[in-house]
Amino acid sequence: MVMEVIRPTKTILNTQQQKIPVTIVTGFLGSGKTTLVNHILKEQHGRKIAVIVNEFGEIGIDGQLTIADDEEQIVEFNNGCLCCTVRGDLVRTLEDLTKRADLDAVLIETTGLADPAPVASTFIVADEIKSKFSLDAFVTVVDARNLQQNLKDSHEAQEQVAFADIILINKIDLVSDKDIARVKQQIWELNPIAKIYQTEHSEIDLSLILGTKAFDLEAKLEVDPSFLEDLAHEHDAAIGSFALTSDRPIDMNKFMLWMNDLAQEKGEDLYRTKGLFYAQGFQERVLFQSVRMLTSMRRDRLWKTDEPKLTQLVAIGRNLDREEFVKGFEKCVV
Ligand SMILES: Nc1nc2c(ncn2[C@@H]2O[C@H](COP(=O)(O)OP(=O)(O)OP(=O)(O)O)[C@@H](O)[C@H]2O)c(=O)[nH]1
Repeated sequence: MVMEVIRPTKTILNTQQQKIPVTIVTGFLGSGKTTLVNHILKEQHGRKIAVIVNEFGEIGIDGQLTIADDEEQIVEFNNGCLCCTVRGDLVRTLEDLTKRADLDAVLIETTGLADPAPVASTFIVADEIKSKFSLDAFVTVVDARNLQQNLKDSHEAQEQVAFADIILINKIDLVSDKDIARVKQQIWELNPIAKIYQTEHSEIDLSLILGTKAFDLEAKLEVDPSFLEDLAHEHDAAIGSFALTSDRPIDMNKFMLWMNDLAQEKGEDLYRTKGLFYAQGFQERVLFQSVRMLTSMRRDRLWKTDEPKLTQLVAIGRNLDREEFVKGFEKCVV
């Protein structure tokens, strides 16, 4: 049974020194990675899964949105990519995790701009890591509505599909059957061997994605014969991010009107925004998200009594005009 593969009993772990399985969740910006991680954590009652969350922006929003029953369970790396600048931090974190005897599995959520090959190489090349951890699978979440554009805009989006062992075609509620067939065709052209599933809100039977041992080194070397040597990775310099904060309340009506206009006008270049808001008239934090032209807003949890009320917004895109963004944002501050 798959559950047993994911969670060997403590006795087995201690006597046979089984390696800790690692699942890497990848996929372009806004495809549904955090949604998948939360789905896994919700379904995995009582199992100890350490979650490593890596974000491209300088402020970590995903870590705050990830459901975890204790804070120790989540390690966040912001403002750098696991595939390049913070790879050393990943190795150190994994070494720390090996000291935890109760760990059943590790889940890594990469940034939406991560090149998967250098992340994989950490588990194959580094002796300390490969003796304790085994790469179980690369699970790539694909945004059915935006795949075509994402593949056009980003080399990393192509690599994420090409390198996947398992692919979730997510957000099928937003597209037609004809669109799904087209998405499948685009995936097959890049990766004819990955297992493909269709999902809404990344909901999937966990036995299909965890403990599958789907990671296949030989197949990866066929896709990219030099991936174990070529560890330097450079991101497209035109793609950047910035963060805005405010400790004054925000008028969410004004903000939504502005963002809806901006998303329609600049959706080609403004790939992703997400923020937790100190919103005027709301008791709770308000979560705002946009993925290209689609925006959404919802109440999050109540502010904690000892927590400073603060808005944190991250924007990621190509050739973004920070000044223009700041001006628009300031008009929404009450
Ligand atoms: N309609 C629809 N929305 C979805 C679905 N899955 C996720 N979303 C929404 O898409 C947005 C992005 O989802 P996330 O899970 O944050 O995506 P992500 O890949 O973690 O995003 P980044 O970490 O920024 O790259 C959120 O507003 C989700 O609620 C889906 O199947 N259908």
